[in-house]
Amino acid sequence: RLWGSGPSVWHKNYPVAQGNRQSPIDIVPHQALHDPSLGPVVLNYDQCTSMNITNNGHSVVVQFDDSDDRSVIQGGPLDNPYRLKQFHFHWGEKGCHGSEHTVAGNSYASELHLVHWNAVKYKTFGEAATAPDGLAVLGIFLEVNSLLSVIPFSILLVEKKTNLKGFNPKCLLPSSLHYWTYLGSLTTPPLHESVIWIVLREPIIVSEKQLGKFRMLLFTGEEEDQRIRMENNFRPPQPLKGRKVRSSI
Ligand SMILES: NS(=O)(=O)c1ccc(Cc2ccc([N+](=O)[O-])cc2)cc1
Ligand SMILES: [Zn+2]
Repeated sequence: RLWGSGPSVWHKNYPVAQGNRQSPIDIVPHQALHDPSLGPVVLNYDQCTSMNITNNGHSVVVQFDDSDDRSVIQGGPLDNPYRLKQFHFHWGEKGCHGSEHTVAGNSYASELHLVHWNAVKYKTFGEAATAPDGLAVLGIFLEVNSLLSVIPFSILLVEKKTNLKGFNPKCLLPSSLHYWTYLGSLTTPPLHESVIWIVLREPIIVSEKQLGKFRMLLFTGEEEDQRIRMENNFRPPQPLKGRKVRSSI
């Protein structure tokens, strides 16, 4: 509703939706090029300062203080450190669909995006978001295993912007940082082709209960009568248009 009636009509207001480096994509592991020059991705989140968590009606977003280089991602395909700005999730109303990237045609229940920007080359996030090497998004799949609920984070029932201090996203990472990387775009309007995507192969495991809380999040608008319909807030895979996906390790 926010962007018209979803991904199929975005190209009317955002012609770049039919561009040559759109995201997400279907990642086919055996067709990815193993690139030995790709080093490990390094995450320095220890000094991170989360600021607030917001339910913006179609996702839940945790914002960070990006006024200095205290939380950065570097290495891998990146030429310099990129500053953590926010993270958010995509999910569906049914368990097995909800991720944006798919792996050999298979989707996961949800996908976490840690959004970073190139503060070495650009002055603001907004400026970086329109540059071809402006953003780096780390994508992490969430797999539902109703038997366990292994990650400690609990999804807060966020009605509106709520203070959230000292949440370190390191607890959301899987054990292996093996990744695929390719040049793509934002997966929601304005769909700028400014993202270097780094998608981890190993998913993190969440319980059905934790995922259920996501769905509940979307039913609690600011005012009770503004019940926000839960939208499937994931864009389907887009054409590769000749791009190569590289794999690490
Ligand atoms: N899903 S995703 O590709 O990781 C993604 C990450 C961040 C954003 C938020 C956003 C990023 C940039 C702009 N802009 O430049 O106008 C507006 C909104 C939108 C989408
Ligand atoms: Zn996203």
